[in-house]
Amino acid sequence: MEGEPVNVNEFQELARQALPKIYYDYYSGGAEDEYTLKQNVEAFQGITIRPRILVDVSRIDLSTTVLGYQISVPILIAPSAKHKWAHPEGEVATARAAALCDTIMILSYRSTCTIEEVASSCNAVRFFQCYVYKRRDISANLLQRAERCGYKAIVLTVDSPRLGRREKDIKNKMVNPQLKNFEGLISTRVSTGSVESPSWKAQLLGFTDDIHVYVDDGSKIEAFDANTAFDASLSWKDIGWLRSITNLPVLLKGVLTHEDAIKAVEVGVDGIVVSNHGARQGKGRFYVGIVMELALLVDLGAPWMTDIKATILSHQRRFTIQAFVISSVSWINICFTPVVFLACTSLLYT
Ligand SMILES: Cc1cc2nc3c(=O)[nH]c(=O)nc-3n(C[C@H](O)[C@H](O)[C@H](O)COP(=O)(O)O)c2cc1C
Repeated sequence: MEGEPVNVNEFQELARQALPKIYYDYYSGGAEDEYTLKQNVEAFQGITIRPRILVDVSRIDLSTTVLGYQISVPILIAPSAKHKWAHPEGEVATARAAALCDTIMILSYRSTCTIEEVASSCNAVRFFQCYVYKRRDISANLLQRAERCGYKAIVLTVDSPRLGRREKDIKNKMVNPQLKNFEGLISTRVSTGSVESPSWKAQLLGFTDDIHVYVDDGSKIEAFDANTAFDASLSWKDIGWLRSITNLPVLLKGVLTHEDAIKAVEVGVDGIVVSNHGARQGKGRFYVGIVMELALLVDLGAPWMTDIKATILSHQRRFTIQAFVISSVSWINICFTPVVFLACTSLLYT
């Protein structure tokens, strides 16, 4: 690449060159044969703008509010795991970037910095993303710590009764490190093999001991989440349980149909994030389809939608698209620049 990178694709290429393959593949990969990932990118590229001319745009204001919090642009940082694999400061640096850009960071439960470290690192408005675990005390512990540390909402990811089958991770023999958020609660380290020294690139980036690459007979991330962590029996009734352990607003992440959007309204959540998890979970539909579906639902009121619309209105609620949620943080960290990687975005409705 000649000169300074000028667009997000070039930043991604720099990331590919800078990172050990195992980490780059983890960040950029999708589930199975990556067909959905390809579709995500194509659908995104297929979006065109219908420009109107001769409108005074000398002063534009992109600021908005999400759950009452004022942000400078309708873009949030999506929860993504293990930022220290991209930068030694990990999620703390991402939180600083969020504060600098005057937007909201959603911290992943799978972060390499703790809930507390991120909270004390800056004054960005933060939400906390979580799953419901088989051991409910673990979810309760994480959520209550987040609430104590001033996180402003819980984002419950609901598209992962088990982790997507990520073929690159399997080939790379990716395994889980001990995640600091879970210390004293449960071991997240999964490895049956011996420890290999980090590659020279990993050392150069200052990776710490606890994120070594393990030699193993296959990826164990999936096994850990399926057997130990995620509660695959999770259902709508459990939203009540969630409400009983936290006073924070609850957003559901991973909604992909209008039926589920309506259910979300019925159980009283505070917002939904329309997302197919960046194609990391399986063959989920791309969000453009669901956005159209929800737009119909709330705005156009097509005749066959009458009942559905009535349901929503009866709950005195309207969904409005509130923000894009972008999982670009790794690239920000690598490049030390507030440029974001726009290839996959979620939409937040409240
Ligand atoms: C490296 C990486 C790690 C991710 N980790 C999480 C996570 O821990 N929790 C979560 O809810 N989503 C996670 N995501 C998904 C993102 O939050 C986001 O949904 C996705 O990247 C954007 O795709 P979408 O437009 O389908 O939402 C991760 C995505 C990436 C790329």
